[in-house]
Amino acid sequence: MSFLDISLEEKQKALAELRDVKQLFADRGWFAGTSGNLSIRVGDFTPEQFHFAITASGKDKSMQTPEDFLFVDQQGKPAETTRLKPSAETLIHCEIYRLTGCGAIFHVHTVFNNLISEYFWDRKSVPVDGVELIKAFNIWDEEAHIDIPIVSNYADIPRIVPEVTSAFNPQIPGIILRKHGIYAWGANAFEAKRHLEAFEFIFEYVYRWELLKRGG
Ligand SMILES: CSC[C@@H](O)[C@@H](O)C(=O)COP(=O)(O)O
Ligand SMILES: [Zn+2]
Repeated sequence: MSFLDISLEEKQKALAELRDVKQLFADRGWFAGTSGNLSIRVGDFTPEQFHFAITASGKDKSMQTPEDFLFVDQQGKPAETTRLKPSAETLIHCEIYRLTGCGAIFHVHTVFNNLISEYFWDRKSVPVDGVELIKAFNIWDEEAHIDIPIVSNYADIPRIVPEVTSAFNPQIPGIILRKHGIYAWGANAFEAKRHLEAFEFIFEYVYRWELLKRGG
């Protein structure tokens, strides 16, 4: 399906959803110093061809302007004429869409996701034991254990892509970049938001539990 075949209505719906999520996360202080990026996929999907709307690079994401988003293709190239630059991390979104066929990807930097990524860097994953909120990931087993993958954070974004490919676990809708932030995804914006919120809750819980165990 070419970009032109995707209805204007679907494109506008994606932009409206991105605007709402961006405002909500900004109000939570989740875009410190222009960090973070958001995307929503539009049109049909095959791993070889897809399109998505993504935040433009380097913007103050707490502001709403007419130049906040643009559409790109599966290679991260603009799908229409624009002077906007897609997020510097667009290739990570491309890889997550290619692997999952998901509908939305949200990336935020928070103090808890940074701290936890460094604390558990040696084991390359955050262990989570029996926390109720993993049900947000559709994991319903009693006292289930999960490991949330952590990958290296290189300045050269294309180097991060194969890390994401090899760390990807279809049961866990998120990957942490070391001392950087989390990528969370879902079938649509509602699910990606639910996953991101669950991850952030879990990171704070695990961090505080580790402190408590040490008498802090
Ligand atoms: C300004 S620090 C954050 C950036 O380096 C990057 O990690 C980030 O999340 C935002 O980049 P962007 O190109 O605006 O999508
Ligand atoms: Zn980032």
